[in-house]
Amino acid sequence: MSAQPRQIHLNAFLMHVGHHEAAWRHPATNPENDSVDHYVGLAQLAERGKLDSIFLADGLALWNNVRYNFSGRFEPLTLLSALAMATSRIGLIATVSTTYNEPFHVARKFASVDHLSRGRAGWNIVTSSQEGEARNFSQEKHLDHHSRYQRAAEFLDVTRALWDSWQDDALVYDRNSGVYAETDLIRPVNHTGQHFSVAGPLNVPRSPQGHPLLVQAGSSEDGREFAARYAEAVFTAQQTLADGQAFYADVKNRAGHHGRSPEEIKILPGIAPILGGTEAEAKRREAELNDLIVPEYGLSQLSKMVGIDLFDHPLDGPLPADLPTVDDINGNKSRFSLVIELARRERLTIRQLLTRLAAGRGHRVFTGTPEQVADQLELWFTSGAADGFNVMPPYLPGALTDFVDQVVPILQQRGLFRTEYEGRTLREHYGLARPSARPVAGTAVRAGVPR
Ligand SMILES: Cc1cc2nc3c(=O)[nH]c(=O)nc-3n(C[C@H](O)[C@H](O)[C@H](O)COP(=O)(O)O)c2cc1C
Repeated sequence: MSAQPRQIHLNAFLMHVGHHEAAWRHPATNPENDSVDHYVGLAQLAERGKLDSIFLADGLALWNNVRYNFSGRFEPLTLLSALAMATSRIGLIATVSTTYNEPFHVARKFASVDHLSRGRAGWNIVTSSQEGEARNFSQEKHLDHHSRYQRAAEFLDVTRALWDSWQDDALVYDRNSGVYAETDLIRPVNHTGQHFSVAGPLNVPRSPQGHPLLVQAGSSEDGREFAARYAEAVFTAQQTLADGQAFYADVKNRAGHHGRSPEEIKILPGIAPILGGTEAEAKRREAELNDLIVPEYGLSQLSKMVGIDLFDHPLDGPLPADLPTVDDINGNKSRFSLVIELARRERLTIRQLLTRLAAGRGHRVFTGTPEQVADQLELWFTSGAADGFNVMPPYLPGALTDFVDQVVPILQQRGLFRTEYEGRTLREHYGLARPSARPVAGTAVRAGVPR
């Protein structure tokens, strides 16, 4: 019997009424519907398509120019808890920042969602990139880029130790002896480091997956190094196949330097699919959305990405020559590089660049028939650029419905995507092992407790 061919992994990145910045103005969407029912519908739709997971982004300040767009009202872990009750198989990934949280809180919340969902929780680990976020946490300035990743590394060391502070079989419920938990199997973590001092153990028993799936989405030098060390899935924006291949090879290679095998880390570039029955129809749909763009919105987003105010520059001219360099950027370094390279490679005016970024903010937009989109996914998957994709529907629910009903069946016919869920947990969907609870050195919790 031949082994099952390598399978594509698919995550649905859900954002209110879609990733296109003008989707809320399009008649196919209903922005007034920002209720839990809207998200339940989207999660169930993705589950009907047998997708590996859904994913919710998050920022800790008003991120964008809310006069022209606002992308949803819920804190992601709260919303995922509700979605856990409305779904049974699909993985549930939420963004949580390591810069403005404490490891104990985060370890506890993810262990709880993992219990609630019976093993379907995933954490998109971000370091936060906006100056405004600092000002909501009693700080005037954002920590610098490198220090944010250093803090993130220590944060992960602590959260992983907390999840491992309970062995799997610590709860014994021995009614005869009156012993509820075997305290030899629950250990403190006693961490003292540069950023955190945490005694532990966690106050939640070990969860179904042991650790939630660890996802990461920064692609700068520091971001890649962090991903290679900790991440099990990586979201990334890549414009060209060649860039996608280089990123894929680089992260897998770096993972090897940390003693990990390439299969232990799944690379998922973002794609914003705009589908039509014919290529012309898909292009018409894309044009309809782009015609609704408000340039002021795109300009404020682009100004943040490139690190200077672009409002005084002519829309029909190129980006100014005197832009900052990547070293000057303290926010999202990889997106800065991607946008500048895209504009220069294709000699785009600012107006053209705004249109190119409107649907996917720098993620690749695939516009075409379901076959053409499936061909592109297969090409990226088979030529060393992707283990799967972070699907970013430009308008919701329509573009996700089209993807599930039209692209997924083609991938299934080609033997590239599951027709049924085989596993129960998110780790199983991604083909990743459940980490064993490393026995923690140190004294069991009962020491010092009067008996
Ligand atoms: C698909 C994707 C989703 C992201 N979602 C978030 C998010 O929800 N919140 C956030 O603060 N950053 C988010 N980011 C940004 C990254 O986590 C990271 O902070 C950013 O890319 C800067 O890191 P870098 O300079 O290492 O690239 C996302 C990035 C990608 C590619």
